[in-house]
Amino acid sequence: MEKNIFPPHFLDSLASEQGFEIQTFVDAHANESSLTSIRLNPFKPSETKTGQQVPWCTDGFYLDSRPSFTYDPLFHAGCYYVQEASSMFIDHILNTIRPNKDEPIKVLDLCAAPGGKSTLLNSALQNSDLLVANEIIKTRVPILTDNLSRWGTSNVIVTSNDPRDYSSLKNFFDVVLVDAPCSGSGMFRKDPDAMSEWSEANVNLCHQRQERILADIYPALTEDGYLIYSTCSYSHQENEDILDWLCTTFKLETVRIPIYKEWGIVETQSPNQKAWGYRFYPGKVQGEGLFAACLRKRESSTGQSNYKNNAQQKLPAKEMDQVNSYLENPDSFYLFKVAEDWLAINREHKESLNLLHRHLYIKKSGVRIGKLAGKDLVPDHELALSLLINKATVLSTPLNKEQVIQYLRRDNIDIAVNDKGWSLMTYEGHALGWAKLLPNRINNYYPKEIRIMSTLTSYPPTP
Ligand SMILES: C[S@@+](CC[C@H](N)C(=O)[O-])C[C@H]1O[C@@H](n2cnc3c(N)ncnc32)[C@H](O)[C@@H]1O
Repeated sequence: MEKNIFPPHFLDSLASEQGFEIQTFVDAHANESSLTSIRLNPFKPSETKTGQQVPWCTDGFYLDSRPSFTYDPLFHAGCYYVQEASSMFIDHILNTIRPNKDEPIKVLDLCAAPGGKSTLLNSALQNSDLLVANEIIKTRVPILTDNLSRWGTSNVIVTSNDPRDYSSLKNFFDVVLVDAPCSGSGMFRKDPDAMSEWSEANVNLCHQRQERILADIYPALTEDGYLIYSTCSYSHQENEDILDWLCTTFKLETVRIPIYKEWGIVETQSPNQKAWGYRFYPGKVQGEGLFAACLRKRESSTGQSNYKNNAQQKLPAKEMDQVNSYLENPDSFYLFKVAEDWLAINREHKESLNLLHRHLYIKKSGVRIGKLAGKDLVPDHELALSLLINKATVLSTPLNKEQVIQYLRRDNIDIAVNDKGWSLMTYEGHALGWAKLLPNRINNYYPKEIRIMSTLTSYPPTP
């Protein structure tokens, strides 16, 4: 790649950025293809093949080649997420600010779709912690909810709101991640098309939008809570300048994150407030471009949200028994209904859910269990992928790889079964979804919207 392949003024605009070395940067874009990395789901241990570990993330691994994820059953079962390695640094920040997990926390991922960092945050949390993942753009919400459902946990709420809607939730979240919309230069190697959209004017527009988002969300952060800020851009206007603005506008103090020299990450300081930031340059790190920083709030925002509970929903006991029969540990869940659907969330989060419900548009809360059709509970796809299902009592049909592909394509499945009723379709012990076993056929209930569409001409597929 030649220098002039980059957008006009782009390289010049980076010349004075801390740690930027033009030749290393240009060579990395010319000679190295972007790396493939995955992050394993700690709640769904599997036989997924991995290569070298990503140094700043325990569950992160580079792959030696890019396999066909579409045809890997373990991908669909939520055993791992395909994520760019630099992004996984958020895991290291979270471990630094929360070395032990004594007190439950509430975490907000404000700009969350498609859910890479939400699943990463979720991995580091326990059931007693709450994760709220928000995505303002409605059309991007389904991919976010799908990815979080695949992760399997029941301590997650997804909302679709403008950040300003959160300003009424004063002092609510212990950690807020703002992975801000940005000019995207850090992704040039992965997505060369992003180059055509880059301009200095757009960098400035992004800067303004980033300030607006941060100002809107600040009141929702609790006193002594942590704000993690990240972009996939190299421009100081979107990074160190934002840190300076945050520290002068709000009562926020910088948090220094320990890093090892051999990781290749560049530690920077904002020009005025000397706030610490962490820059990832391809060529120096094994990953794409990223900026990340962490700040701590040292005041309480004025005004209190009303934390009182909503009136209790009256629930039909017979239906409740049906629902409970699918759960491994029914007592640890708060069950509720939204229209005809039954849902379950960890008991600890009942009040938070009710509060969020009054302020925000909720798109997913906990795990959708299913709905009653006559006496039969029609189990939901979310339940199949969840960790709360009672695998000892629910039927399970193991499939081989070829049958999995038939199942994921929503085709007929070539398999003889003796059992009758709802059954999980599994691969190496991991559930992929539901099918109904009938005396002479199997009804495939894999959701239409996410079925594999491409045609396989041979099996196994060529990557
Ligand atoms: C960098 S992406 C987030 C990537 C995500 N955190 C992940 O790791 O998968 C930024 C997100 O911010 C959303 N966004 C765009 N404009 C926004 C705004 N004004 N306020 C909040 N979020 C916005 C975008 O739709 C996008 O999903």
